[in-house]
Amino acid sequence: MRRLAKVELHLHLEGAAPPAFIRGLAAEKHMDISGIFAAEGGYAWKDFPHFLKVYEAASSVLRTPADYRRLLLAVAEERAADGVLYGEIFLSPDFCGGGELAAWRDYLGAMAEAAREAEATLGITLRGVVTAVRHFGPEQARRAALCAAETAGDFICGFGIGGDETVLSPADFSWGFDCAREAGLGLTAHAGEWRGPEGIRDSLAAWAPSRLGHGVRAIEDLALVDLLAEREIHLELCPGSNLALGLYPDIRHHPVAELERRGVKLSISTDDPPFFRTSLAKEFAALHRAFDWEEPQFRRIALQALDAAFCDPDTRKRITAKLEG
Ligand SMILES: O=c1[nH]cnc2c1ncn2[C@@H]1O[C@H](CO)[C@@H](O)[C@H]1O
Repeated sequence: MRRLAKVELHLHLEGAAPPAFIRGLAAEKHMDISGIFAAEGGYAWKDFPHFLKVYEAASSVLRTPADYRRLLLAVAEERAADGVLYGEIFLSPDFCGGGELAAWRDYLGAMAEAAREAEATLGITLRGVVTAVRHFGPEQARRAALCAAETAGDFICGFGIGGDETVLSPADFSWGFDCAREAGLGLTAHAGEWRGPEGIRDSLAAWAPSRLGHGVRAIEDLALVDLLAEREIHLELCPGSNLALGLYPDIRHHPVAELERRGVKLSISTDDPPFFRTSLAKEFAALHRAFDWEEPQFRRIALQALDAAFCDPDTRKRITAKLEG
């Protein structure tokens, strides 16, 4: 499974940070965040609200553009080893300069340079999707969107929102999506993970994104599943994340195969791999075991992911040729 060429659309940068990397950075800065680690060395959290707190505590050791450069290189190395040819990474101005534009430009410069370096040395192509954090509130989301709009270009190709989906309603965050759309960015939104079908319908109405992060709970309303299929709204599915967070008891109860069967466009990602003890190789192996998915299916999914990617057409063409080659 590691050898299969993969396209990953849903990955949070800090959420992909290897625990050893974060522990090392904390030691360099004499910061004590030992409480976020389990005895075996991985991240320790108990439920979704606690996961968000641990995520933020881990991110607190990342304080400079140089830290983010190192982080991006470490993550690129792991994603390349997992078989990723093309990946989009969620980047948050909230963590990179607090939503302040000049600071964001510095962080972004460091990350874009690291991505170029990773492409040259590892052959992995990475793009950034600026992501607002819903539980930080509408004002911070507005600042994140402005950062996205002002730096839209080759590397930053999308805007989205993650975090606690139960906070306020989509309409409270519409300004950011309008701003990002005007700047020509692709749009994606976390929905249908912690709220049911009505949360997805509200998000589609308020933001008109072409992709949804997760979106799995659409399965609770088959008319909505048909609507997603008909409008070709792409679902960035992360089965291992959903299982780790307790949405479904095991992969056989996960709606991924049913959504596929009903014609919904989708792809497979790891979300926050070390937090959820997963990798794409593990995700694919689980799908193979549970649903008999084989190589042709995984190839089809990689091409579907690329179709939904926010990169420029030349990059898409180049990666498609690599995938088909
Ligand atoms: O699985 C997830 N579901 C919802 N939000 C998430 C998940 N993983 C990370 N984040 C959110 O994304 C922000 C950074 O991009 C994190 O601050 C966290 O709130």
